[in-house]
Amino acid sequence: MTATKGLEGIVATTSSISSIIDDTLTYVGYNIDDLAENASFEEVIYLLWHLKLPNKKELDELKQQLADNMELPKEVLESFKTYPIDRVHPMGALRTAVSALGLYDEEADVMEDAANYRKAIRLQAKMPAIVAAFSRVRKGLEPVAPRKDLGFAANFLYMLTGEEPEAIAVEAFNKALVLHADHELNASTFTARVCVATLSDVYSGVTAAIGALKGPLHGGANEQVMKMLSEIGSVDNVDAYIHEKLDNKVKIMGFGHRVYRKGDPRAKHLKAMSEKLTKLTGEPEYYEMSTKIADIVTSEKSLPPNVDFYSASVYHSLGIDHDLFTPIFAVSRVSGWLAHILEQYSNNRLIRPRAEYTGPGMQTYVPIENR
Ligand SMILES: CC(=O)SCCNC(=O)CCNC(=O)[C@H](O)C(C)(C)COP(=O)(O)OP(=O)(O)OC[C@H]1O[C@@H](n2cnc3c(N)ncnc32)[C@H](O)[C@@H]1OP(=O)(O)O
Ligand SMILES: O=C([O-])CC(=O)C(=O)O
Repeated sequence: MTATKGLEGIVATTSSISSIIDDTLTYVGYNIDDLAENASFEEVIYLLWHLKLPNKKELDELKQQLADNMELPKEVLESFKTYPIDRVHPMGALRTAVSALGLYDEEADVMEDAANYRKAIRLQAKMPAIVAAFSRVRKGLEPVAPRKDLGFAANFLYMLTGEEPEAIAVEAFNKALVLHADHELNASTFTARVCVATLSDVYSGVTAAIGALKGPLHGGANEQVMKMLSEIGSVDNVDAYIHEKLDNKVKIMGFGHRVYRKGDPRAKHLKAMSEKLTKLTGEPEYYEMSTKIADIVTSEKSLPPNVDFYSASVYHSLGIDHDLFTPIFAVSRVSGWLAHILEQYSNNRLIRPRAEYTGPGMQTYVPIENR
């Protein structure tokens, strides 16, 4: 038995949801470029969960179900006030609140297909409400109730700020949601599948996935990219900052990928949005710094930017607090987690690989007084 570190190149399951072949990403066979330009996030949710694009009636029904399920149980809202709010990271709050949601869902442990689908709707609808409400409560503001007449992207921005967002912000945020929705067997999706393959419940699967997404080698990288841009401060400082990191073998957040070799196809869409939005907000230096960093890291390390790199300046331009970047990733990616959870249940087998043992050989127990 020989281990492959990080399971690189190991094919661990079959899936009909998304694929990465020759650096091309598709959701159910639709190229991500096509979806990013044309689809609403709600259409993508439907696509991932039903493996087909919805017709108008099916889409309207899904939108209605999401709008009807956004409100949070008052116990979950109240519990935010009991968190150590001045130091808790919103990803920790999200993980805890999603776990708590399961306590207030009477169907949490009902394992029938229809009940699992209803839980998927509830979780998809409530995740943005958690992120927005927590963000407000920690600032001493009242949560804003969702509006049934707004779409998913607009509703999130509305719940966050209490103001109806501008069309350009809704368009950009919708595109970011589409781009982050699913990504084959990434670490958090794999985590969700491992969890529910024990026939554990949907809430446990999503809670586990949030924990995996939080790390800076995965979804947590987008917040770290923003931290780096803030530290660098101006285009003139990029060269010295990045070379100092590379010389000291410190990883540059937002670069590299386990699967893509030529580059992450999502990055170009986020790059274009970053250019447009940073200009509009009068902060073009965030885009200029980003492109200069990308030039250096790509030419010197052959590492192209991944999805987390330009999303940082995009979210910053939308006025979103930097520690909400990864929770926002989760608000989108939960659509993919839920698709994979439902797919896992539909054709389940316990996921239990082996470990190559590298510890000592057979030993004889020594009584404590003789050690
Ligand atoms: C949504 C997402 O999850 S996208 C990924 C988000 N994560 C990041 O942006 C964090 C920065 N990137 C990384 O840490 C990595 O590229 C990962 C985790 C994404 C992929 O990692 P792996 O496939 O395991 O590659 P690994 O970490 O082994 O790196 C291979 C080599 O490239 C180097 N490398 C990889 N990424 C980077 C980077 N961002 N900056 C500098 N060097 C890097 C490593 O130091 C290593 O060099 P070595 O062989 O000289 O030791
Ligand atoms: O697939 C991966 O390893 C990470 C990634 O890009 C994602 O989850 O979007």
